Amino acid sequence: MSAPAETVLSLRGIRRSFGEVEVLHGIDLDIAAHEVVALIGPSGSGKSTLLRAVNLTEPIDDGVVLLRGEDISDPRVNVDRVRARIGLVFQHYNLFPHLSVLDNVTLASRVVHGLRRAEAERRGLELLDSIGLADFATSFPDRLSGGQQQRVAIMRAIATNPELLLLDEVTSALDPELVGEVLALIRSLAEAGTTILMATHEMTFAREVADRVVLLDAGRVVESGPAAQFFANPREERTRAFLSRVAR
Ligand SMILES: Nc1ncnc2c1ncn2[C@@H]1O[C@H](COP(=O)(O)OP(=O)(O)OP(=O)(O)O)[C@@H](O)[C@H]1O
Repeated sequence: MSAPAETVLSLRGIRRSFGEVEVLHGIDLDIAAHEVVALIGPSGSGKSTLLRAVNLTEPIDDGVVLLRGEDISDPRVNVDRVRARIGLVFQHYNLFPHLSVLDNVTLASRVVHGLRRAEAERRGLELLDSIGLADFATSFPDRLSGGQQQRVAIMRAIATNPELLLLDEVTSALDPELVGEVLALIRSLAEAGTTILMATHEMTFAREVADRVVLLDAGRVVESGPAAQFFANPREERTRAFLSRVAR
C-alpha cells in the first residue's frame, strides 16, 4: 500500500469495536503535510477513538495506519518512537503531576530521542518562553491554570518535532475565559505549518483555522471538504442538522 509523498497520514479501512458494538466502521482519511483538518461530529461518533487509534493508544481491529507511507499499525513497530512522531493532546489529565513543567516538556525528547538533558532543557525553555511560561519551568503543573496547563501539554506534544499533531477537544474542559489562549496557540502552530488533526466542538474556530473539515457520524466519515465550503454549503442533510445544533 502506498501514499503520495506529501501525505503525512493515511488511514485505510480503520475498524474498531468495543464488545459487540463497532464504533469505527472502516475509516479512510488522508492528511497532507501542513494541512489542518477539523474532525467534528456528535458526541459518541468515534472522534476520540479514531485519534487514539492513529497514535496507537487504541488498538484497531482492522485497517492500516500509514505515517508518511510507513505502516505504523504493524505490531512490530516501536510504539514509543511512533508516539514521538505523532503528538496527542487530550481534553484533560495531560501533564504528569509529579514532574516539573520543564521535565514534562523534555521527558519524551530525553527518553525517546536520547537527547542530553542540557540540550532537551534548552529547547524546552525556548518552547515555554514562546508561550510566556518560562517562569513556571520549575513549578509543578498544579500551579498553572487549566489554560496554561493545556498550552504546556501542547508544547510537550511538539517538543519531539512530531510530523503530526492530534488534538482531542483540548478546550472542552476549560473555563470559557481560558479557551481563547489555547485556541490562539493552536492557530499560531497552524500558521507555522504544523500538520494538525483536531477533534473540536469550536465551530467558529474550525471555520477560521481548518483547511478541511471531516464530519464523523456514528463511526463513518459522512462528509469531508474544504472548511469554507463545508460551513457555507454543507452537502449532507445530517451535516446541516449537526451544524444547526452546535453552531457557535
Ligand atoms: N473503552 C471503551 N469501552 C467501551 N466503549 C467505548 C470505549 N471507548 C469509547 N467507547 C464507545 O465508543 C463510542 C465512540 O466514543 P468516542 O469517545 O470515540 O466518541 P467521541 O466522538 O469522541 O465523543 P465525544 O465528543 O463525546 O468525546 C461511544 O459509544 C463510546 O461509548
